[in-house]
Amino acid sequence: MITISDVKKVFKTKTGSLTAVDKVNLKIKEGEIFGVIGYSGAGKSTLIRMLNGLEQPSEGKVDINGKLISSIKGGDLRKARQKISMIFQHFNLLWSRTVSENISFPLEIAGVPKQERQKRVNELIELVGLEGRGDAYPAQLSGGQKQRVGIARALANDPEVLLCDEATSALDPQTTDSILELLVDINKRLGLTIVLITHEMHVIRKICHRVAVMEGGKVVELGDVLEVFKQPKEQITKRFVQQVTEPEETRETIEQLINEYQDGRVIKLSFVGESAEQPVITNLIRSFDLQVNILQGKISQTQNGAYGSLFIHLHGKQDELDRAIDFLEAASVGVEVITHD
Ligand SMILES: Nc1ncnc2c1ncn2[C@@H]1O[C@H](COP(=O)(O)OP(=O)(O)OP(=O)(O)O)[C@@H](O)[C@H]1O
Repeated sequence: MITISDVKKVFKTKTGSLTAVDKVNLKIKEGEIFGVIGYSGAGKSTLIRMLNGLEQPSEGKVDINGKLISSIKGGDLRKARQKISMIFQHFNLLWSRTVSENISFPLEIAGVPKQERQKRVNELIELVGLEGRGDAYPAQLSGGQKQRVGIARALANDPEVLLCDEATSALDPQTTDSILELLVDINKRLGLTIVLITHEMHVIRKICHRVAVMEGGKVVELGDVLEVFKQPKEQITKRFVQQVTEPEETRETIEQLINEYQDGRVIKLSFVGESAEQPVITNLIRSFDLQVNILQGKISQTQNGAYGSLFIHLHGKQDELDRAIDFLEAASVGVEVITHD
């Protein structure tokens, strides 16, 4: 669907040249929600802008559905862009136009007759959950509603690809979740390929199937979201994964647990995919003569399955403890002994 081959982007600056994107190769599949994560300056915006021809690569090729976006120009590029839509962090709405008029705008540009436009606008308003707000102006809407207008407008011309540039970064956590759910819904209903860039691992966890991690213009890690959560390889990826799996307070809690539970063992269990859905704790309690205390836990869903961590305290005889740990390891659960008496 999307093939990015050896793409490099060099900007000329006053102080010399700056490589914003450095030899990136990616293949994005049809119907996939693909996330690109990186800190500020990693090259994410530049990369996504090359997917809709807003920026031309200095080297390499971008192919979307057989069209070489990296080299077409003028009318051909404008036509191709109708099939590659984008939503933005700050919505980029036309403030003097109503919701309906904003959504209608790309249809007007594409020359769609008025009656057809009206019908399509009504469908889109319903699709994004903005019924009854068609005559409102953007200034009268909440952030989440503004982004819903952005999404409806982006979908007006039945695109093949939706690019999302930090689409939820200006929204509060609850609104972020509702917009992310809308994107998943659209992806499923319309089979739309979605490419998003973000600096928040929460966004990747919640909706992406695969993720590329960018640093210094390069893709340093790439994989299925669940795999990356299970086994992040690069230091930067580990930091992103910790954003969602190990909040600040967890570290403090662990330190407290180590002080509190001097006897027995405190164990961190990591569950990924199928193991997160097995009754591991029930089996542990039934099979061993141990006291099992659940201390703290968090299980989260990704698009490809569940993952999470659970801290437990086991108390009992040494050999029973050893056998229990062997049992947990055999149950394909990640086991880390935090304290040992
Ligand atoms: N038009 C430009 N001219 C010169 N340098 C640029 C230009 N656009 C981006 N850069 C530089 O390229 C590098 C990558 O920027 P880019 O905006 O792609 O990163 P990013 O990961 O999207 O970060 P952010 O989230 O802060 O936008 C940065 O060092 C940036 O200053």
